[in-house]
Amino acid sequence: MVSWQERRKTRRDRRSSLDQPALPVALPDSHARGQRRAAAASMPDLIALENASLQDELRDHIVRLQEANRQLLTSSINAQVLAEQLHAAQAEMTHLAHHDHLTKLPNRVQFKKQLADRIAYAAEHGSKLALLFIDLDRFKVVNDSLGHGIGDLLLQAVAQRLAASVRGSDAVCRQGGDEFVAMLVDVAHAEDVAGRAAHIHRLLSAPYTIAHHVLHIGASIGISIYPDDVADLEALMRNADIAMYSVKEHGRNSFAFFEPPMDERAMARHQMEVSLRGALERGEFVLYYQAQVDLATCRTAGAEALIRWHHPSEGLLQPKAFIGFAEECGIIKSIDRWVLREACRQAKSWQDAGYALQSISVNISAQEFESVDFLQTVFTTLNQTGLSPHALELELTEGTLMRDSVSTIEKLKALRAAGVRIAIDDFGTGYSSLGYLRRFPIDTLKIDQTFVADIRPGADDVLVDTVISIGMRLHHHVVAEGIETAEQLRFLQEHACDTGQGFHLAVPLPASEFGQRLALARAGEIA
Ligand SMILES: Nc1nc2c(ncn2[C@@H]2O[C@H](COP(=O)(O)OP(=O)(O)OP(=O)(O)O)[C@@H](O)[C@H]2O)c(=O)[nH]1
Repeated sequence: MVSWQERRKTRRDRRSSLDQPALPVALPDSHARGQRRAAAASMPDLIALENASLQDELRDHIVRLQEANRQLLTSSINAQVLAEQLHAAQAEMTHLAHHDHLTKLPNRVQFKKQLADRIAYAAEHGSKLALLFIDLDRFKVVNDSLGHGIGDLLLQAVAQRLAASVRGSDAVCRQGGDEFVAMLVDVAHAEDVAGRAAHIHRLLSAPYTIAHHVLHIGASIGISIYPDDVADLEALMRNADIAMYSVKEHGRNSFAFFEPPMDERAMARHQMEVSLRGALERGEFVLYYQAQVDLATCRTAGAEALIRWHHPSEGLLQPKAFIGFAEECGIIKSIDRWVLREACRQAKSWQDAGYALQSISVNISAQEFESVDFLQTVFTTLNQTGLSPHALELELTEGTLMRDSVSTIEKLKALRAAGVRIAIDDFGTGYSSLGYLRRFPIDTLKIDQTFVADIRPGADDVLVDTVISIGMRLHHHVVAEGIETAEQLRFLQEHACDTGQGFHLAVPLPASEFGQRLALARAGEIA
């Protein structure tokens, strides 16, 4: 009788003599099955059993190899699918990197490459090309009045028309925002370009029908020609841009070729922008204060803060010399914030000194009013300066109020809930829709000085009278601006206008002099 251990050894020896490779995995069930059979058999039987056992193992092994092979096959198919997806994603990314996502036109990166190639070609073959900078006119109005979605659709429609308006070898791109660029190659001379620019302009300016809205939008086009104007790509682009700005300055909705004097004006504008940006940091702005006089008592009730710029070379500049420009180049928001802070700080210090100053009025630009953090700016300023919200009046123009009536009403409500007063500045010169007087929560109407100027012998002063009556009926406080004569003052007093402002009552004064005026008023030496 062969013991179990011997049988096991025999089998192990035979396996090693057959030089069987060891399985890399745990022995399968078939191995155990073989052992069980072997435990109950004689030698020949044992060999037969052993063979059967090996066959079992071999079969199991083959099954596992087949499975591994199948998995390998599947994963190589997956790898192929993955490789294809990767390739598609790379192609998509390359496309995105060179095209504008909204209009699908080439973007500025791609366009610059094309332009560089075409300039090189033109230089080699002695040909000309024209670059057109195209900016839509008052596009913001579309966004503001009909929403960003309609604005996007309009940009797409413009892109389609522009792409369709040029020849196959020309190129167009979206620079960004509402600005597009077109490159016209192999142009013969300026007249040729003018004809094609006029054609593009006509196409772009024709009405668009978008989501049931018929939209009319103009385009301002600036043109520069290579090599007539310049000898390199950057200068070509810059000149076309300068020419486009010149069209904007001269009323928009047209096209113009670059001319050297435009460059001088652009340089002057650039210089002005640099000076204006630095003015805030260098502390060149100052506030003047103009008294707002209670017309019943002739006492100073409040003051309007008016900005001036101590220009290093041009002296003291009035707001009209720089505010429009500050709006154009986006500096107005920083200026407004400085004015608000300085005026609140100054008013608080006068109140702390015991002067009878009920309120300080501050002008707020449309851009600042529309800022998402405008309310935060006002409340933080009041908090930090310690001025009571009831002592602050914000002056907004009719145009500002009309830009986005829904969010305007929300902001006005929040300000008034905190105690801040709201005045409509230059009343009567803007939209003059009486409907908004009911809709917008406001406190004060400031009658524009052009109406006050009509209070003179022989002139029609019915408008001032009407505005005062409207204000009274709607329970608004009425302030007349620009009072310059005793007669105007008398008229306004007789018609029960609440408050007056103007040279006849008080000129705008620097803070120190206005403080003296308040001190005299407190001492009873002036009203
Ligand atoms: N709908 C939409 N608006 C955009 C997009 N990109 C920029 N804008 C808006 O386009 C407007 C561009 O305004 P500007 O060109 O500065 O001004 P404008 O109203 O066209 O006036 P002018 O150019 O001075 O005639 C801004 O209000 C941007 O917010 C966009 O992708 N979609």
